[in-house]
Amino acid sequence: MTDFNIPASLLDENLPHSIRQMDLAEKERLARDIRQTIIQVVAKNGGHLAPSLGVVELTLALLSVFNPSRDHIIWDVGHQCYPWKLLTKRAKDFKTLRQFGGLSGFPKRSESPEFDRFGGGHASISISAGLGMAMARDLNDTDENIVSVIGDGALTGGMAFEALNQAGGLHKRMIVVLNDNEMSISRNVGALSQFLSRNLAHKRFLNFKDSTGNFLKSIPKIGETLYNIADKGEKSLKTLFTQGMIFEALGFNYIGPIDGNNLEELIRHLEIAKEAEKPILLHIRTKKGLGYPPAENNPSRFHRVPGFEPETGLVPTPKINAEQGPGFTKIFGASLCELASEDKKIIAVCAAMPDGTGLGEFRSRFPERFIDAGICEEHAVTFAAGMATRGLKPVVAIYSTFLQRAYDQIIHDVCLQNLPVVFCLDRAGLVGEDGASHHGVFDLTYLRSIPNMTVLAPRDEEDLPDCLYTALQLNSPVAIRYPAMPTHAKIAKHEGFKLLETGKGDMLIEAEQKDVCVLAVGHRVHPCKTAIKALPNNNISLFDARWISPVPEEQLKKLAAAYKGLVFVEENCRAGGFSSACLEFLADNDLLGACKILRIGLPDNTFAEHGPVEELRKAYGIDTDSLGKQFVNFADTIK
Ligand SMILES: Cc1ncc(C[n+]2csc(CCOP(=O)(O)OP(=O)(O)O)c2C)c(N)n1
Ligand SMILES: CC(=O)[C@@H](O)[C@H](O)COP(=O)(O)O
Ligand SMILES: [Mg+2]
Repeated sequence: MTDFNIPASLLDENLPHSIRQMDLAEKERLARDIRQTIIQVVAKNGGHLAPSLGVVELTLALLSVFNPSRDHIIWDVGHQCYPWKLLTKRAKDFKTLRQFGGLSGFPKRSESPEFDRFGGGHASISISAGLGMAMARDLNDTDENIVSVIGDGALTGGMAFEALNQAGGLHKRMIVVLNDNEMSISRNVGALSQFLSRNLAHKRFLNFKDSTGNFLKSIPKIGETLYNIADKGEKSLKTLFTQGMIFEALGFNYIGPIDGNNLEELIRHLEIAKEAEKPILLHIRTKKGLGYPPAENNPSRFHRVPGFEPETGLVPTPKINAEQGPGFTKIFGASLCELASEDKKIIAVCAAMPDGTGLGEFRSRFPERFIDAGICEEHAVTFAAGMATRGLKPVVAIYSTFLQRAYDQIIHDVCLQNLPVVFCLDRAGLVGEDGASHHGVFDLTYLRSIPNMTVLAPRDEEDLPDCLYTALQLNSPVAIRYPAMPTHAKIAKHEGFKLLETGKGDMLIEAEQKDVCVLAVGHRVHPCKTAIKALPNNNISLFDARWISPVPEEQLKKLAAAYKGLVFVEENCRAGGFSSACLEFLADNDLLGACKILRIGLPDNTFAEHGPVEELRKAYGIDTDSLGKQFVNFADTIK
C-alpha cells in the first residue's frame, strides 16, 4: 500500500477538540491539508471525492461550534464524511479508506463509537435518526445538540419529509443543515430543487412581493392587520417569501441561504442555530468538488470516482480484456433502447441514478419516456405501477440495494395487482468498496417469495437482452438482477431477441459420470464453468438455472434423480435465495432422496464487508479458485 504523507496538522492527537481553540487562519490551513489528503488518497483508492471536498468548511465549522464527544452530528448518506474521518482520529488510517479491513467509506458506529453517531450508505435517513436521538435526549434529561446534515439530493426522499413533519410537530430542539449544491449524483431533479435554487432577489419576484403586500392591504377590514402580521418579526414578508417558507410551514425556523464554503459565515450561523429552542433549518449553498478543478467542472464524474491521476484528474479507461463482455449495465441500456424504438409503450424510470443504471442513452433518445424520480425508490415503484394500469410498460432500473427501500410498494402496489412492471436491478451481488450498505445480496431472497413475481438472473451480457425481452412479454411483474461488472465470457454479437421459455435453464456441461452437478445462477455461472474446466477430471456437470422464481422444476427433478450430489452457487445470501428455492421444491415433492447437498453463497449471519470485489469473493469463498476447491472436496465426499 502506498504510504501517503498525511500532513502533521491532521495527525495532531488533540484533534478534533483543538479546533475550537484555533483561529480562522489555522482552520483555513487545516482545510487545505484536508483537501490535499483526500485528493491523494481517493486518487489511489477511489471514492466519493466531490461530495467530501464540498463539505470541508462545513465539517470544520461543525467541529468549531459543537463538541463531537457530546453532541451528535449525523451525515445523510455519509458519502461526504472523509473530512469528518480525517478530523476525528482516523487520519493515521485514512490511507486504508475503502480497502478490505480498512476504514469504511461511510460513517460506521463500530469504527468510531464516539464520533460516528449513525451509520450511513442509503439516503434520506439523517433527520429521522436525529429526531430519534432528540427524543432520547429529552427523555434521558440530557442536553446534547443534534445536527442532521442532509444534501439537496437526499432531501428528495420522502423519509426526509416524514421526519421534518414529525420534528416540526413535536417542536423538538434539533438542527438540520441543508447542504444545497444543486446536485444529486447527476443534476438534482424535482420542484423542490427548482424552488430552492430560485433567485428570490429577482426583479420579477420582488415586484410580486410588492404586489402581494398591496393585495393584502387592499383586503377590506382585515387587510391592514394581515399586512402588519406578515410584515412583522420572523413572519415578515421577507421570511414568507424566501426558500424557508416550506420549512417554516413544517414547524422549523429557517436561516439562509448562506455561503456554505465560507468558514466564518458558517460558524456565525451555526452559533445562532445552536441557541434555538425549536427545530431549525440552516440552508447552506456549497460547491460540489470545491478545491479540485476537475471535480468542480465535472461533479457527476467525481461523485464516486475510481482511481485517477491527481495531477490531471484523468480517470483511466478500464483495460478491456478481450475475453470479457462489455458489462451488464451497458448492455441493459442498449437493449432497452433497441426495444423502446419498436415499442412506444416502454418507459424507463430510475431513482436518481440515470447513468449508474445505464439509462444515459435512453434519456437522450427518448426524453419524453425517461423519468428520473429523484432519490425516492418507494414513489418510483408506485408511480410505475400507476403507469402500468394504463397500458404503459414501465421498466424500473434501481440498484438491488436501493430497491430494498420499496419492498411494500413492490408487494402491495405491483404484485398484489399483478401489474406488468419490469424491475432491472443493477449492482446485484457484491459491489466492492461501498461495502455492507450497498451489496445487492438480498434481492433473490426478498423478491422470490412474492406471489406473481418472476425472478431472473442472466449469466452474462449475451443472456441479458433475452431476459429483458422475455420480461416485457410476460405481462406481469418481473425482476432481472445482474452486477455492474463484465462477465468473464466472450460475448457473441447480439442479433435479435429470443423469447425464453419460463422456468427453463441451460445445461452447460454434462459430465459422463453422474456424480456431481453444480447448479449456478447469474454471474456466478461463468466462474463455475472456469473452475470446472480447470479441474483434472472432467467429472462435474454444470447447469445454469437462470430462473429463481419459478425455479426450473422439471429440470431440477431430473437432476436430483440423476446425480449423487448437487452443489448450489449464488452471489446472494444463502438464506432464502436460489438454493433455498430449489431445495424447497425438491423437499416438498420428496425428490431429494439420498442426494447430497452443498450450498455456496454469502454468509447468512453477517454482513459482507467492503473492499475490492475479487478480494471479497475470495474471503467469502465464491471466487473461481475457492469454488473449484469446494467442488473437488464435495466430489470426494460422494465417492
Ligand atoms: C436510498 C438511496 N438511493 C440512492 C442512493 C445513491 N446516492 C448516493 S449519494 C446520491 C446523491 C446525493 O445527493 P445529495 O444528498 O445532494 O449529496 P451530494 O452528493 O450532492 O453532496 C445518490 C442518489 C443512495 N445512497 N440511497
Ligand atoms: C453513496 C452512493 O450510494 C452512491 O454514490 C454509490 O456509491 C454509487 O455507486 P456507483 O458508483 O457504483 O454508481
Ligand atoms: Mg447535493
